Amino acid sequence: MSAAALTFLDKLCPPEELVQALARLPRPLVFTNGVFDILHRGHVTYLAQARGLGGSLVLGLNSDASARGLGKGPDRPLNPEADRACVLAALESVNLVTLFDEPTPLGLLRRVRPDVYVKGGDYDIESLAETALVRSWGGQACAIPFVDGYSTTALVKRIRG
Ligand SMILES: Nc1ncnc2c1ncn2[C@@H]1O[C@H](COP(=O)(O)OP(=O)(O)OP(=O)(O)O)[C@@H](O)[C@H]1O
Ligand SMILES: O=P(O)(O)O[C@@H]1O[C@H]([C@H](O)CO)[C@@H](O)[C@H](O)[C@@H]1O
Repeated sequence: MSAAALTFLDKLCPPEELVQALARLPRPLVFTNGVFDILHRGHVTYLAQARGLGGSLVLGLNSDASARGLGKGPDRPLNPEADRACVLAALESVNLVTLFDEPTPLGLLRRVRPDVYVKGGDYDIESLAETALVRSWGGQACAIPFVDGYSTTALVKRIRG
């Protein structure tokens, strides 16, 4: 396989390269975060719409340790962080993927300082600490409509019968 076919790997951003990588991205900068354990139609619809709200989309991905603390189940995440990051980086809608290791993305959000913070309609955007934070520097928070019938947990349940 030619190296050109693997350019999506360039979207994986280690924390120490974040500042330089962000400076190269077209504004407005949109940011979202999540686990994205098994990618489904709800996710890709959501990410495409998020990308449409600005010039580039930065995705903060929960590390495996961080995801394990979210109570999604004892064997979650099923896909390890490196694999989840690669699948997301291969999407046209996503410009940059960076991991965070804390229970919430607030620390990462402070470093990125996006123009727009996005979360899916399964969250009450007004009550999120992320919303208050992004508004503190004049950014906006935006909820993307939930696509009914798509969730990783439901998919795992169906597969396991
Ligand atoms: N069906 C959906 N429609 C729109 N957005 C979604 C949908 N499912 C998840 N999202 C959004 O995608 C992001 C990642 O969500 P998450 O990884 O929790 O997906 P999930 O399918 O709900 O997983 P799980 O069932 O493991 O909680 C979140 O910001 C969430 O709001
Ligand atoms: O994939 P999820 O479970 O939607 O992602 C979580 O979102 C939380 C959200 O930002 C609420 O504040 C976040 O705190 C958590 O770390 C996951 O990213």
